[in-house]
Amino acid sequence: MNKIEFRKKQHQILKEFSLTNKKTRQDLQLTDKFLNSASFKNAQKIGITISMPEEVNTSQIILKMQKLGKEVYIPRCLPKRKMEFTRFIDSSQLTKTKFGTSEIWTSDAVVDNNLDLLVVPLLAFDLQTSQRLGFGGGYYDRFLEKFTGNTISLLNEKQTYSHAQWNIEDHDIPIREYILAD
Ligand SMILES: Nc1nc2c(c(=O)[nH]1)N(C=O)[C@@H](CNc1ccc(C(=O)N[C@@H](CCC(=O)O)C(=O)O)cc1)CN2
Ligand SMILES: Nc1ncnc2c1ncn2[C@@H]1O[C@H](COP(=O)(O)OP(=O)(O)OP(=O)(O)O)[C@@H](O)[C@H]1O
Repeated sequence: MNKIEFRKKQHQILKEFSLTNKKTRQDLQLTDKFLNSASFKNAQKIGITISMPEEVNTSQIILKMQKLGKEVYIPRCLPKRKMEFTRFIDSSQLTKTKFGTSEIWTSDAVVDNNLDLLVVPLLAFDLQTSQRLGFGGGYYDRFLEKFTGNTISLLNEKQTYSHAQWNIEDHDIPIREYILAD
């Protein structure tokens, strides 16, 4: 299947899954596993997204990271499908984009792309190649071209595929680590 077709189908699957208790259980489990991972413990500056309902819920992860004294950064989209990371302190900084994501555009926003670890969002993930399918902006593919830190994705059961059912392209960059929900 081509990416656009598969993305549409997958989006619907995740929307339905987001209404289930199983999704909530897996969010909690992924939160727990991530916070206990060596990759998290070894990182000080961490990039992560403010999740949308159909994505793995990142709210507890973010709160816990801050309690543990880690620096949290979230992405904001720039022209030409570029993306940069801004320091996240609390939700009063956030503005909603037309796409439904939350970004920081306050005048005192601190930009830093030199992060130790990126938690990379996705619609679907192929376990065989560690390739991800994103929302289709190509923002992470472009960012990861130059990124030298570690990358990790958190996967619930609906996002996990043993073989990619979409076509992988030359610009797609594999994610270094992943965490699975049981
Ligand atoms: N929670 C979360 N935040 C995230 C991402 C994500 O996957 N999840 N992103 C992961 O990449 C970036 C945003 N990704 C985007 C991907 C596609 C489009 C997009 O297709 N925009 C259309 C307009 C959409 C509309 O008007 O409704 C466009 O630009 O044509 C926008 C943002 C950064 N923030
Ligand atoms: N490194 C790149 N250089 C130039 N164009 C790119 C690059 N990466 C992706 N693109 C283009 O951006 C568009 C979206 O790419 P793709 O479908 O791979 O997005 P995605 O990985 O699902 O989204 P995202 O990374 O934002 O979550 C495509 O038209 C693709 O050709």
